[in-house]
Amino acid sequence: MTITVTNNQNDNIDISVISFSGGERHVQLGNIDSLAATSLNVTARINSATGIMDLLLVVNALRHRFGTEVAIDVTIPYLPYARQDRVCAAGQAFSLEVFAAVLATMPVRSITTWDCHSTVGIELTGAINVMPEKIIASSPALVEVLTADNSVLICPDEGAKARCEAIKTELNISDSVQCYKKRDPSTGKVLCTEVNIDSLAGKTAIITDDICDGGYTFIKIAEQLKAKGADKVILYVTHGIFSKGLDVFDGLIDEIYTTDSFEREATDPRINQIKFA
Ligand SMILES: O=P(O)(O)OC[C@H]1O[C@@H](O)[C@H](O)[C@@H]1O
Repeated sequence: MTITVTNNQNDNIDISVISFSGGERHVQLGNIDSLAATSLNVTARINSATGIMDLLLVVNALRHRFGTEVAIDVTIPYLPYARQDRVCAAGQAFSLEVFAAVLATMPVRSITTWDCHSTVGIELTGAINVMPEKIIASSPALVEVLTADNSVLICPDEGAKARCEAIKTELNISDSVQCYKKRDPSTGKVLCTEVNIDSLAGKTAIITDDICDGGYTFIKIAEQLKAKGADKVILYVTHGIFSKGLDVFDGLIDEIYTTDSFEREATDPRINQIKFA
């Protein structure tokens, strides 16, 4: 988790966070005596429940220091719980509903997120959603790849259809392939993915989606893209969790583009990072 705060003159406000021995989090703002602000920007990269608490504490500390007149705008690049956007089975929580209620307690002017998993996250949180086509358009290298003559956009599943259509329109892409996930109706488990094209010989296939978690979705598609003769397979995901590492893509995905919505310890040569923050 990282939280950064800048004022309207782009000065950074130092933040230190510690845990007390009972498990409570504690936030201390630094260098505040010399800093004035008419507005404040908070960027919170959150990947844990602790990170959520830290954000709440930082906003509270800013309110106590700067008062209620100062507008606070919060960006949460990857919206936690956006994928838990419904009750999937009896006895489960509606996690996104809970998280949205927590966010609503923050006295802030706006919340912005990037390429939210579904519209439910936007509706429940009231966040401004930066659309994926805008993020892609900010990377000249990725635009060049997507708009090359031999490129074909691969839409990984029906859930990604609207996102892919918007990318096609924004970049004026005509060549695309729609894929379909086939699930076991009794368990919901993905059995295979149907890639509806006979040959991709000589093509660069670019899969675009919002999130890569373990990568199973993209591995299954890339296997078929390679089998259909694609010269190169490229993956663009706004949020790269990569929970199984990158070696799972060896021999299948040649290059990856993703944003800085997640912090990465080391830069892997396979990743082209789009600095969007
Ligand atoms: O297959 P992995 O990478 O685990 O999960 C990523 C998929 O799960 C969905 O939420 C995403 O939209 C994407 O289609």
